[in-house]
Amino acid sequence: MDSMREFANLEYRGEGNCAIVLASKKTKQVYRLVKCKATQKIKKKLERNSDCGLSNSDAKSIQSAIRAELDDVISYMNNVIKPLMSEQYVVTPSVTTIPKSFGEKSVALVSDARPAHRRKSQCDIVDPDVRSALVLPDFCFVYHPKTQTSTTEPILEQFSDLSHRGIQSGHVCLTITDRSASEHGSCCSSESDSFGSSHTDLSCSSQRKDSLEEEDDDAGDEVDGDLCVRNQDGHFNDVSDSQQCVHKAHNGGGGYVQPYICNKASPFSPNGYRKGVGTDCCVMQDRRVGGEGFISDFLRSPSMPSQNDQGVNDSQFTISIEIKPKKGFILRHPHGESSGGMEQVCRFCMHQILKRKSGQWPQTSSYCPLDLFSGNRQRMKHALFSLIKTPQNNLKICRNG
Ligand SMILES: O=P(O)(O)O[C@@H]1[C@@H](OP(=O)(O)O)[C@H](OP(=O)(O)O)[C@H](O)[C@H](OP(=O)(O)O)[C@H]1OP(=O)(O)O
Ligand SMILES: Nc1ncnc2c1ncn2[C@@H]1O[C@H](COP(=O)(O)OP(=O)(O)OP(=O)(O)O)[C@@H](O)[C@H]1O
Repeated sequence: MDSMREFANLEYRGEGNCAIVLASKKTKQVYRLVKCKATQKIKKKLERNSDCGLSNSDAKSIQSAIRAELDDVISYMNNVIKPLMSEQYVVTPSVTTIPKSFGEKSVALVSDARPAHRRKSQCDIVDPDVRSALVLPDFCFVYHPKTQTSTTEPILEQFSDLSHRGIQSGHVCLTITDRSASEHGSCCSSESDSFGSSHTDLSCSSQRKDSLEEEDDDAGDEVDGDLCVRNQDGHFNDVSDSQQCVHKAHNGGGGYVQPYICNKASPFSPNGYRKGVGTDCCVMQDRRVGGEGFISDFLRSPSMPSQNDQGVNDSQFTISIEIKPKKGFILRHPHGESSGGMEQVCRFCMHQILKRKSGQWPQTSSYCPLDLFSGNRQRMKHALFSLIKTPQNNLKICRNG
């Protein structure tokens, strides 16, 4: 690691409270770097145990505990997620040792791409003492096992023994990111298609039933076509075009949407999505959700070609779609006691009210994870439309990462 050029090859992919994820363009692998927030949690746990004489909380013990946490992620993928989702769709990450200051330096270089609220917070710093990171394929691209294992760049040589099993889905990479997505299936509403009786106002917007009917009348199966991107057929407009289009949709009476194409030319909102100014999603509003609609227009328009890193026109690109579905079940009171009418409300919908009040999001979303996991076509469509309308950090669409 003697040259900053190697760091410069890394691109920002995203982050949560515990990790920041950077991708190598060359190998199409990502590094999930541990943040201070994650270390602090582990430290607290060790301190509690140490008070009871169960463990040490010195620096060395903290480092081994972090390593153990990363190993737990792998074990969780292998022993819980793989049996649930099948081997075909799950990639096992590997843990690798990263060089000293790798995290700080590489994150500094992608700083502009990070949401503002993450850049300011001390908890969101990559922990400089942690020398382990998870390595995964970059799910913003379709996984090609042969190419990826053979093009390991010097900085990544140590990672070349990854055991890959990729998610391949033609031209669209779909990533679901939530460890707690759908453990118990649907229970927020009744089994019937009628919503009125089983949802409180809190759980979903009062227009929920109406909007479901509208979507169903209007949409047919078109949404499937809209979301299935064919590289040969369609081109995306460039960033400025997309923003103009969506502004038009917004002014035309559509719901809140603030799109960003997640690429180098237009990194995430400079204002950060938590302040209600933008989102870290690239979302093009569709006509069925209230604006003039542009997903299909984008895909069909003979737009300006984009350029790749070498400045060559790049008409072949990959669209990736990430959904963070959140918990698809309702937590019941352990003794079956009443929760003051909250039995029908899922955690996500309750948190929506809280997050709007606290200013984290400018409006509540009509998305409900129980719809997405309901198995009911109409409700599942409603969930997808709601994600498009109010993506927050639950939907992210990127072009070429
Ligand atoms: O509580 P929620 O629903 O806001 O979920 C938190 C997530 O918020 P978001 O999905 O952005 O709304 C939050 O996500 P972000 O890091 O903000 O992307 C974390 O996953 C958090 O877990 P932890 O406390 O860091 O272990 C999550 O907290 P827990 O679900 O672990 O309590
Ligand atoms: N393999 C991958 N390929 C491409 N992007 C990825 C990959 N893994 C993670 N990301 C991006 O990085 C983001 C943060 O990753 P991750 O969810 O692992 O972090 P986290 O801190 O654990 O998040 P949270 O606190 O929400 O649980 C993801 O939402 C996704 O956008």
